[in-house]
Amino acid sequence: MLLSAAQMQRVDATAVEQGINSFELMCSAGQAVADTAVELLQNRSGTFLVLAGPGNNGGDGAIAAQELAGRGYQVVVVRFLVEAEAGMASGNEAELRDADRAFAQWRGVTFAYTLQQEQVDQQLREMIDQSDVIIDALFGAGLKRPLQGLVAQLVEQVNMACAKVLAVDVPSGLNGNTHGVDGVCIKADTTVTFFLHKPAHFLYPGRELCGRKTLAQIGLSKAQLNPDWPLCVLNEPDFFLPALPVLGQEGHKFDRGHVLVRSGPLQSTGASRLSAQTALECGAGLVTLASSNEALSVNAAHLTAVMLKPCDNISQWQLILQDQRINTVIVGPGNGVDAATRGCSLAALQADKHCVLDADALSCWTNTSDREQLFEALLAARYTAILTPHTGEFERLFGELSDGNDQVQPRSRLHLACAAARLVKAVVVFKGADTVIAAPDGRSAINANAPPWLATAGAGDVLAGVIASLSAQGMSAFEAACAGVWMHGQAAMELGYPMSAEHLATRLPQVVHALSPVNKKGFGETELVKR
Ligand SMILES: NC(=O)C1=CN([C@@H]2O[C@H](COP(=O)(O)OP(=O)(O)OC[C@H]3O[C@@H](n4cnc5c(N)ncnc54)[C@H](OP(=O)(O)O)[C@@H]3O)[C@@H](O)[C@H]2O)[C@@H](O)CC1
Ligand SMILES: [K+]
Repeated sequence: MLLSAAQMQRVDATAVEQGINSFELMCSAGQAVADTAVELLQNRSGTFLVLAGPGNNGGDGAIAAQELAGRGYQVVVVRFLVEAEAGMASGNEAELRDADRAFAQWRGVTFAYTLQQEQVDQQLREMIDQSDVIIDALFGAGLKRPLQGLVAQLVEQVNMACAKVLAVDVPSGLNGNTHGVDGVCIKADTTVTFFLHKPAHFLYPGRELCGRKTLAQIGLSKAQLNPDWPLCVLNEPDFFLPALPVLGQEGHKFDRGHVLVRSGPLQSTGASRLSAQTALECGAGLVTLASSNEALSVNAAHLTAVMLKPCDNISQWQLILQDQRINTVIVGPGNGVDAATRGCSLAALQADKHCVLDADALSCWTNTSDREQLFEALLAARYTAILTPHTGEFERLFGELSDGNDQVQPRSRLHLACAAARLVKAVVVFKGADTVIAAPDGRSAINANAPPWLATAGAGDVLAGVIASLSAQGMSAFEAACAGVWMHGQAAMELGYPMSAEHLATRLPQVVHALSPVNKKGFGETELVKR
């Protein structure tokens, strides 16, 4: 599970209400920071510079400093205070008490600066240049506004320094609620965080700014989580494995679903074939490609196990949709941005099938009334549909969500995907290097296994195919989308660079195979009975 900065602060408060000592949490956090800092030095001797902010993030830094000094390392501590007279004058006494206690335990020298100071001076510059590891304990979950003045300059200096940088909780400047950076931010080599990761660690730009991520347990537990918080997870097999299709010994191909894919016209049939082929190879029992008569021979020349059905107009499409054995439909890949794609998308949504709308089925709603028609059909659909927009498609479809006056500004891809999913009651797979999968009930997952070479022509068609395949085999829309996105990334990782969508489609079955519980059951084994 992932927690926003605000949720993490709530966890902290709940822990205190439940009798957990907050200073002990800070001590555990500081020790974890020290452990990670030592790892960064790689068993060499060296100087640590702790840059400590005015809040508890700074307190973690002070504990780490004492721990490192106790282990014999040379440590320099710089504390940045809200005012010259330490934090106690700031009106944040309760917040600062632990940090002040942490500083009271620090036995070394503290160089104190006020945040109001204008410039990074020569002394500070030299301390940065002479350190081997800089511990960024400036701001964590309590960051409220862009960094300015002295700290902004400081961050720029740190980012230019040769020293390794260890960020405490989050790199300072990364906002744990908006998941974004407004202005400057520390670029860390390693980030150590506590209890649970935050979405900002896995969404861009945070994923890159964090460097390597380590998680430390400091004495918090699930007992401090609010069960009403919507689930947000890192998309990993542990999350979706229990939902993967299970085959019965006497299973029939129809038990594994029948996927219908709408083909593109004669000049653009490849995309839908990629989807269809992937759907079949990832385990769907049957796959049918509905193709115009004009494109039939081209499609036939490339397909073997995927079945073909002629379909020249909406009535023929509707007729095909009446086949009760077809349980899942893909509309969009290579289909064309036109009225026919709109009509076929609406018909699929109205046909009581699991629907994956991709590519042109997301771009064809060019005006407001078109979009309203789609949204109404999505809201009325019997099964939760799956939409797979990349950024351009998302903006065309849900543009107005980006300018909404939500409490959290600016809105991250996670917020946008969740808002869109709620709005249209569909699973939204907001594709990108940090794909977000959001369900209408508020659940969300951030995917982090996709390599950059996955951004290649046709990869989206393959993704639609694997998601539809899993959906056809009985997985719920959200879990099918999560599993499909992860498998897609894993197949690309296994192939390496360079890679084409065709390779991806042929690699995916191996990924499905490796994860599938059916391959661990030993069907077909003969049991030898000794007499
Ligand atoms: N949660 C847990 O379980 C545990 C959490 N722990 C640690 O606590 C950290 C959270 O601590 P925190 O809440 O005190 O916030 P923190 O990030 O130190 O900053 C607040 C201070 O910064 C100031 N300030 C903010 N923005 C600013 C800006 N742009 N420019 C200048 N100033 C700015 C703000 O001032 P204000 O805005 O109130 O005037 C306030 O003084 C968390 O990240 C983790 O490291 C662990 O110890 C143990 C368990
Ligand atoms: K930090």
